[in-house]
Amino acid sequence: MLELTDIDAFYGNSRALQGINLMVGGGEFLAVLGRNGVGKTTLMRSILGLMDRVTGRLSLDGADISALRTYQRAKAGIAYVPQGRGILPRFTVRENLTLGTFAARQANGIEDWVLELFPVLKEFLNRYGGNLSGGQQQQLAIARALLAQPKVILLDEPTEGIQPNIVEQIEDVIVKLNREHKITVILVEQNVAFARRASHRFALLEKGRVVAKGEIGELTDDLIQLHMAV
Ligand SMILES: Nc1ncnc2c1ncn2[C@@H]1O[C@H](COP(=O)(O)OP(=O)(O)OP(=O)(O)O)[C@@H](O)[C@H]1O
Repeated sequence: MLELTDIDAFYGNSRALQGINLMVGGGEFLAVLGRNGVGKTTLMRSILGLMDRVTGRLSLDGADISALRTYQRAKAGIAYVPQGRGILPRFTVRENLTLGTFAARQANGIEDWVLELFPVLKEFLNRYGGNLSGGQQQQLAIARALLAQPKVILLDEPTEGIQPNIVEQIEDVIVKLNREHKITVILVEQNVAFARRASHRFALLEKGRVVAKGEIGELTDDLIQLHMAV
């Protein structure tokens, strides 16, 4: 279980998150929603320990991880698929994947089950990351995160800017990770239809605060209109 208590996060003196309280149970799927610039990516970065300054408490399975460095949080079981994917273009697919294995608790190399989720990666193991399409790079970023053997995976707009024929494939894999592999998922998403299909619970952000949260069935069209319409 991942628990955020009274989290504030800062860029220099500017407070980007204020008083965030959220709980994500083991095996749960949480969608983090909101317009551009409300603090969704900052929230992911705070969980990972990538911000200048964060106050409040963050715990994973009861252990306080607020003081841990990013690589220690990765070892503790938190993986991140950033917006923009973060693929190393001059590294091959195999090398990008190997990077993920370094954060694993048990050294296991490039596990077969991960390649089976993404057959295209198996085919292109020796290709440069930079020569893959956007959708293939996204699959690589997810596979790399999975090789760290996470308990919790954070996905920041994983289908943004991806060809429609691959979007559905990626969405299905994300649902499968949660439902079959029991990985806890925190998904930042603008696509409400996918959030509704995939998640158990939601949190809506506005100006760095959680303004609504609950079971996904409680995410009404009125809430979406109020907090997501541009
Ligand atoms: N490196 C930075 N330095 C200073 N302020 C920043 C920085 N990155 C983001 N911010 C500010 O923090 C606030 C939250 O940004 P954040 O990127 O978390 O929003 P977001 O909801 O993820 O938006 P998007 O969907 O566009 O990624 C915004 O006001 C943004 O301008």
